[in-house]
Amino acid sequence: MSDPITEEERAEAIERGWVLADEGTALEKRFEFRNFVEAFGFMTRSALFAEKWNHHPDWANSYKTVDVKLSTHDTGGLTALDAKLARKMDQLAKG
Ligand SMILES: C[C@H](O)[C@H](O)[C@H]1CNC2=NC(N)=NC(=O)C2=N1
Repeated sequence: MSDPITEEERAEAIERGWVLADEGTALEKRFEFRNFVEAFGFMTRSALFAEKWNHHPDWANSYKTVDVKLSTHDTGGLTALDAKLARKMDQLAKG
């Protein structure tokens, strides 16, 4: 089971544009890309890490936008895995 997210990890995610949601039990962010193919490529690359880490985003894609929500369903809150996946998605979004 993953440790709860630390205050530092939470603050770093917020600094990178993530927003706390669901009374602080989730992180949300909207990623905008130049087109659908780039948006879907981001989702594809992110999915490989999500599967590798067995930690999956709740997300929605509309054309060149990907709305992402991260939370740890097993604990009903935010854990280190959410912070880790958020960092990875921010890296992958940079291309
Ligand atoms: C059985 C499986 O390992 C669990 O359901 C995993 C799958 N992916 C997951 N993803 C997320 N975001 N939270 C979880 O608690 C979680 N649990």
